[in-house]
Amino acid sequence: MALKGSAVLTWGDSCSNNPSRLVSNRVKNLNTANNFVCFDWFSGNRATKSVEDENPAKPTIENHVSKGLYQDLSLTSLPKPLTVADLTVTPNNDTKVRISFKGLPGSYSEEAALKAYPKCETVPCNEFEDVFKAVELWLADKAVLPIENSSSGSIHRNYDLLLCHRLHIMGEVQLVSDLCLLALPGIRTEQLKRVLSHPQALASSDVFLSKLGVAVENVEDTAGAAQYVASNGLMDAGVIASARAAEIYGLNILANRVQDDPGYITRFLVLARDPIIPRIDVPFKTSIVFTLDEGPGVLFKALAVFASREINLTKIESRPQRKKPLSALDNFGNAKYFDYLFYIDFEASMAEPRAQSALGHLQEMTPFLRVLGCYPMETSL
Ligand SMILES: O=C(O)C(=O)C[C@]1(C(=O)O)C=C[C@@H](O)C=C1
Repeated sequence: MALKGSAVLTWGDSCSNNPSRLVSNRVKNLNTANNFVCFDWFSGNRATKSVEDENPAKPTIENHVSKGLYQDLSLTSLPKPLTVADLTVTPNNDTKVRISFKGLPGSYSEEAALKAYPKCETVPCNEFEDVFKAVELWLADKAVLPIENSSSGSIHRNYDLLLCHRLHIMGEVQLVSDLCLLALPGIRTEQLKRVLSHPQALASSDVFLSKLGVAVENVEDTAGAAQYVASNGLMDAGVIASARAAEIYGLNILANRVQDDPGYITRFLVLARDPIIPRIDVPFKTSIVFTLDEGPGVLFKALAVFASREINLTKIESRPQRKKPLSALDNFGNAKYFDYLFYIDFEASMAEPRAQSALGHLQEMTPFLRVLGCYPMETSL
């Protein structure tokens, strides 16, 4: 099923970021010898079973032939053997995939999906939770999710959701969001009394909006603000949104590139049900999440596993463990410490021995470790 236009997917929201809820989601059918170490980590589960245990009925050529799959085939129509390149779907691949995103058509998240997959069919969703569920329920093939931006940093809600869902990061997209001031046709800037948009877009054009001297109103997404102003014929209201939103909702662009920082960038993750096979022929990044026991220098020691192998970290984020917020009670039952989850992105592929040994070393000191994804780095804007 695919949703078009302003139909938006929605489900009830329920989630906790407790790692103990995670169920093993070991990758199946990727049983080549050099993949194992890393793929066991995708589950975040310490108990390890062999891949063969999970794959009792492996497809074999004999099975296919006995089912007649290879009968009556001329040489030219024989299927080509799969290669790593076939299994690794990278952004910029033009296949018609369905991509879920939060917001209405014309939002920056949709623009990010179209940047990664120019011919994709986009699936608008109401909430971030729905963006994940659309992929989990096979309504979409992949999801695009904003994770951080250059003006206010991490989008914390999405870090939490990455952990309580079991999708894998398979790519990243960096988008320079050019923010525009839009209004109904015929309306001039001086007539505006208020401007509606996503809180992040409003915050990122603070200098411009302060000069205008208008009130600001938060809306769920930039394109939603454009649709609201257009469909209600609001003559006193402007919108901060994309040029594409202006076109879709019939608004005029009163000012272009109104963001305070001309190089304002949002980084999005591309998520899928299965991980991609890590490679070494292009630069790869790996994202992980782990917990640490309490003690002096534990984070220092955890980070040293990367430093000692010359692995560059590009991001570190900590989030409270909501289901287990406090640890180390003293004799009077007073909690002494907050418990945290640490999210790290590092510049190495899980196909590299140095990344595998770093994670092996880290695993020795962590009660919980999960690989969220290993994916090609976006190297251009
Ligand atoms: O509202 C949108 O258009 C979005 O795609 C969301 C979002 C965000 O979550 O930060 C993405 C980029 C823009 O800078 C503003 C908002």
